[in-house]
Amino acid sequence: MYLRSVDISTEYLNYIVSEKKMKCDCDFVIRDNPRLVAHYDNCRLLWNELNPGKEYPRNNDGTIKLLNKHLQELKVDILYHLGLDTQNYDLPAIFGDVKFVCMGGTKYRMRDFAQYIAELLDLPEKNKKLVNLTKHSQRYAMYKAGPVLSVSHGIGVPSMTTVLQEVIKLLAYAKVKDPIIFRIGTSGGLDIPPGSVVVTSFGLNGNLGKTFDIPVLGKTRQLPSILDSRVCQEVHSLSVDNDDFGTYIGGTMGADDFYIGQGRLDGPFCDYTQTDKMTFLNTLKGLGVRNIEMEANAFAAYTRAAGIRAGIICVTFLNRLLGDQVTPNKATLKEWQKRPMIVVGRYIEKYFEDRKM
Ligand SMILES: O=P(O)(O)O[C@@H]1C[C@H](O)[C@@H](CO)O1
Ligand SMILES: O=c1cc[nH]c(=O)[nH]1
Repeated sequence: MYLRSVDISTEYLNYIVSEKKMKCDCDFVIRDNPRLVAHYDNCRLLWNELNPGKEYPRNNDGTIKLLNKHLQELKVDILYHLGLDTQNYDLPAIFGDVKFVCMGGTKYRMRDFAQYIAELLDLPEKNKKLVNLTKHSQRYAMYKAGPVLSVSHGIGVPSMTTVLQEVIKLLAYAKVKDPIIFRIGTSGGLDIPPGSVVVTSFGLNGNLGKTFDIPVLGKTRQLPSILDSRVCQEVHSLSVDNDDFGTYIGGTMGADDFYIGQGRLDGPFCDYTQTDKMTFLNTLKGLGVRNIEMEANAFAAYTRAAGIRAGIICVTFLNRLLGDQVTPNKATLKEWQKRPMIVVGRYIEKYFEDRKM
């Protein structure tokens, strides 16, 4: 009997595989960590199930296989928005040790996160001024703290997917093995206290579909917004009882707009009523959605298309059932933005601690 490793917890998987001597569907378990203590990758079986007939975008050593054959015709690949390329930079030497990529809207948050990780993991970077590695492009910011890359993606799907796709190519060119990508963001919550953290279990678009819909050559394609359920559960399991905030699992709607796209009443345009808004938000709630932001469905879809495990962890700035305006003061919002960093930091710290044992 083969186990569906994606559906069960790490602890249970460890127990079953080691004690019951069962075979696991996930070949990464064996290769990546013979002691079966830490984290595993998207399994080939699941990939084949979800993508019948589609090549698995991963090499046997865990490096990313870019399935776009046109790339092979390029002498040099210019990662324009990252300000990097495959000719002038030794990408494996600079980025080959990366294990985690964390992305979020603002440059300041992502610099703070890199600094936080440097201190948490006691890295040499903790005493250095972090350098923005994309400074030639002036679009985004990317900082490296040891095995963690911290990258800003701006607001909304087009901005996020542009840099995410270059990050995926960067990881492939740098020969990074089995990376995990997180988005650490902010959002509006649904019926949970402001300041709560939501670990996304699925992405939803503005039409309530679990897909990211993108027109390609004049026709809309629908990419499933699926995230790695193990990453989600493991991140959630690391929330601790004495945190002064709650951490919830739930769906996340990625809206294409902050105002009418999120059912707000306080934008410059609005032709619907408070009742219409509440009906919509309650429908979302009924579908298991816990929060609304502007990237989740596309982030889930593109990381999955690349065969990369990913998670989305956002703090909520308000309860959308009670209002639309973001009213907490700057200091509170800054403090709350640290919460996804703390939660993801625990995951990253545990990953490396498990490997020291
Ligand atoms: O990661 P951030 O804080 O940018 O995420 C949300 C979604 C949009 O990007 C933005 C809207 O205020 O915040
Ligand atoms: O309501 C909110 C708050 C932050 N970010 C969003 O996209 N929506």
